[in-house]
Amino acid sequence: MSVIYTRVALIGLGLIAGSMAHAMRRAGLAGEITGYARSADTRAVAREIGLCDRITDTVAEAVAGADLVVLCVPVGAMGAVAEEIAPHLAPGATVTDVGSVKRDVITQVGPHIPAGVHFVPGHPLAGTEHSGPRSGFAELFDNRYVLLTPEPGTDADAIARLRALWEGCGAKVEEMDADHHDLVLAVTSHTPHLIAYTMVGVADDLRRVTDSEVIKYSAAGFRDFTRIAASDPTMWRDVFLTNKDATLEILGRFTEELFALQRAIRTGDGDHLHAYFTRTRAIRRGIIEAGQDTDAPDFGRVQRKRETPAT
Ligand SMILES: NC(=O)C1=CN([C@@H]2O[C@H](COP(=O)(O)OP(=O)(O)OC[C@H]3O[C@@H](n4cnc5c(N)ncnc54)[C@H](O)[C@@H]3O)[C@@H](O)[C@H]2O)C=CC1
Ligand SMILES: O=C(O)C(=O)Cc1ccc(O)cc1
Repeated sequence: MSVIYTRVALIGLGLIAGSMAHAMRRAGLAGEITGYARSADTRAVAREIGLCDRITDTVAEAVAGADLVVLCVPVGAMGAVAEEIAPHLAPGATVTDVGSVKRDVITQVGPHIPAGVHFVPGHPLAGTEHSGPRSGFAELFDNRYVLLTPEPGTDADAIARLRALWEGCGAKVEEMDADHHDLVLAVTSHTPHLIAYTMVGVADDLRRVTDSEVIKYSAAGFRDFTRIAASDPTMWRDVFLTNKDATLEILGRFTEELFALQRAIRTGDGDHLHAYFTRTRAIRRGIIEAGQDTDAPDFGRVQRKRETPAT
């Protein structure tokens, strides 16, 4: 594959930036990759493992001359980082991000983008519970979706170029309206994460009663919850604070259904339970039969062994 951007600047050097660096190198998509992280420790690790061609001590040096700048920080930090880089952006450059929430990022970042610079928000639907500069790997985006959520009127060439970069990283790219993205992700990712956090919290309370049995005898479902609940607390705090409306909407529906199931159990309404579980089973089977589960996340297969605390 050929070079798509002469210089790509990665801001925030964690799982996603690291994986992008590896994937871009695998396919030779960037002439040079520069990187900046706020913490000196993270920059030191990134230098030690050769994550980028150049790790800079200031954000200004990282973005100078870059034709693509990728914001890879927690969603709540996007606006402040955009403000910091704005004076140093090259004319004609594209700024993108990888945040898990899109409308809030557009609201935070958009006003800081200078005239002549393109802003194309993005979100790779791929990740793990690991974080930090050592956690990235080249295969993370293989056969996974990346959703781009540009506002109407965004430069078509800038979008096409970013699309080509993600495809070169192994991903399938689709465009979507930012609000729709946030609602879809509230259903498929954000609320499920909250449920996992809650379930692990409940089990932790119970553990005080049953000693270590909860963990010792946990079957696959609960183990998956514990993996998800090990995800970065800063990242997920920001997701819920910035995708508030959509998450509350889905949580409201979730609790209504949960109460209905609770009532069915209490009243011994087996027909309700059976009908409900029959419906959900048909949904899963429909997904498999439609061949839509080929990229189902199986993070266990590709999990990284090295883990560093988020910085
Ligand atoms: N972890 C995952 O599974 C996925 C994460 N994302 C999104 O990607 C973004 C980055 O996530 P990860 O790479 O997982 O995080 P990470 O925790 O591995 O890395 C985040 C990086 O941002 C830096 N950082 C944190 N706060 C900062 C601030 N205020 N200013 C400047 N730098 C700051 C950290 O030092 C670190 O280098 C987030 O917006 C997240 O929502 C998207 C898809 C999947
Ligand atoms: O680890 C998991 O189960 C994930 O769900 C990964 C993930 C986390 C956040 C995203 O915005 C996208 C993907």
